[in-house]
Amino acid sequence: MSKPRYWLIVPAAGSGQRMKADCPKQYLRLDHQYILDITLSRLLDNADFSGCVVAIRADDPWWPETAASSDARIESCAGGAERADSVLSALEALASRADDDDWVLVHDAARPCLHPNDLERLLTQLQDHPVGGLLATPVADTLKLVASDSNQVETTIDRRHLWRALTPQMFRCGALRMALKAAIASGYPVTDEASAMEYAGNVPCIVEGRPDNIKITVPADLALAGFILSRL
Ligand SMILES: Nc1ccn([C@@H]2O[C@H](COP(=O)(O)OP(=O)(O)OP(=O)(O)O)[C@@H](O)[C@H]2O)c(=O)n1
Ligand SMILES: C[C@](O)(CO)[C@H](O)COP(=O)(O)O
Repeated sequence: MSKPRYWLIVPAAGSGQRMKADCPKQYLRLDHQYILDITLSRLLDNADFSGCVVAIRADDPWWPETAASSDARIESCAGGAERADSVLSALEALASRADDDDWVLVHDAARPCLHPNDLERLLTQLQDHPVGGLLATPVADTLKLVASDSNQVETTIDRRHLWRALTPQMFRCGALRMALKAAIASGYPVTDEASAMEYAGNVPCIVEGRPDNIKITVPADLALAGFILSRL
């Protein structure tokens, strides 16, 4: 039986509303490089993928200017309204080449600070896992549940068993495609691949990752990401 191959999906079809920039955040630059290009190089230069699909907006005018767009290892596909739709679209773009039992890693375009050691640990720890899993990091702050539409503390949440989900998240191509289809069709709120797999009844495995694998989301994250990258 042939060894499963590894595929990479990078959802990059978001509009970056919370960043409040004049372009989607994946097309902001750090050290003169598009964030999207930085993210892709941190993955493709540190692991052996059989192929990579980047989900971009159908009207994306920046993609042709990226280094990725002229990289033979990378193809683009049209993303969707939500992140889960973009990931499903990329999985469907892979379906003719990837076997159902092949592994697929899904990593946010907005997470350029992934450390190679975390990528290696995810691949190694999950290579024989029956389901797959995700990089995550323990919650380090005290968490407050706030009453809706107010700034009043309702209660303090016990954080001892709470983890922040990161990416990459790594699952079998066929299982993830089916889980995403079912979760999206049911209207279940899918904010990461693991939640779709859980919805389908699977138990993903947590692999501890570095807390500096940040998702660039709001303006303050940009300088922080630049500092982290300068020290990786
Ligand atoms: N319809 C969407 C929405 C998001 N993403 C991607 O999913 C990743 C994580 O999503 P998020 O940080 O929420 O990005 P945005 O949706 O762009 O941000 P915002 O919610 O602030 O608009 C990003 O790389 C983003 O490009 C995507 O491919 N397709
Ligand atoms: C996938 C993710 O980065 C894991 O924390 C997160 O769920 C993405 O959420 P977003 O609202 O699409 O940024």
